Amino acid sequence: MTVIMNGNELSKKIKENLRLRATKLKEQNIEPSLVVVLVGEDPASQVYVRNKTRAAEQIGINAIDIRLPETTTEAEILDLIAKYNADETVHGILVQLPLPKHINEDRITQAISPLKDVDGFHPVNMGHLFMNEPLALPCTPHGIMEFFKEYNIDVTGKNAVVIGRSNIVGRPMAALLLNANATVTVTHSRTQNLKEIAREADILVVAIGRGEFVDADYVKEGAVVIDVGMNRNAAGKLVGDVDFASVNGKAGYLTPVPRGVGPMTIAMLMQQTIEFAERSLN
Ligand SMILES: Nc1nc(=O)c2c([nH]1)NC[C@@H]1CN(c3ccc(C(=O)N[C@@H](CCC(=O)O)C(=O)O)cc3)C=[N+]21
Repeated sequence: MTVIMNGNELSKKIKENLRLRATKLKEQNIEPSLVVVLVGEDPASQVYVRNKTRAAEQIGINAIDIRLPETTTEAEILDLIAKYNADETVHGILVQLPLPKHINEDRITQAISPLKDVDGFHPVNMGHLFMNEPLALPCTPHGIMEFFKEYNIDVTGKNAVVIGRSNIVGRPMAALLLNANATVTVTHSRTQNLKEIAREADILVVAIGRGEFVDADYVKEGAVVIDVGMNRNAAGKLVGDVDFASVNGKAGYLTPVPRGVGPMTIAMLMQQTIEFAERSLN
């Protein structure tokens, strides 16, 4: 029997709690505010950004939604970031990735003040995370740790295997699991014997960006399988990196796509915004 982890339900519960915290902040004359910058017309990015501004509205976070044309220059974005870094009424700044090719993503990420970096992507925040003294946590890995908490999954001493080594998911996920005392293996496109390594995992986090890549052959009976993928299959249907039908029944726990990790990412983004706003009180 596989427990399907419900990201819609858990994210809703978290957002209800955040709404109370937002109300308390407003009683103290702080309106939690998040700037979301979207450059270009990528349809998937538009959906994600809309989900973020909608969640902010539900909670009572002021979302400042900035849409810029594909032709926007790097200097224009850097100017905008500098403006909001200096604006005390703004607690969080997020620039949606990926950015158009003529813009250097690293320069943009590093321009955002680490104290307003709700994504946790700034090298200073990555460093704090790596040293187990985090200031801001990357939202997707953080949301996955919240799943473990909710379903009483103790990762201490467990074999955790992360498939994928991106800066936004794989690497910070490995750091969080290590900080929680798991034994962590990071695998990637050059890994030999991936299937054999994955089958040893008690906790398997899949973030490779290849639709329905991981089937039951990669999964140990009873393992916890977390699917970070967001892909469209040939029929245009949204699918994860895990072949859900194949793994369902073999895994002990499994996240679906949609309604798994995606909504948790957004909930953690909102939580980080509230936390930065609360910090502004001190
Ligand atoms: N600076 C930055 N921060 C991010 O956090 C960030 C980013 N850039 N770039 C892209 C990725 C991806 N991401 C998602 C967020 C929500 C869903 C989400 O809401 N998914 C829904 C379904 C959405 C749909 O229907 O397409 C679900 O899984 O149920 C998905 C993906 C945030 N990212």
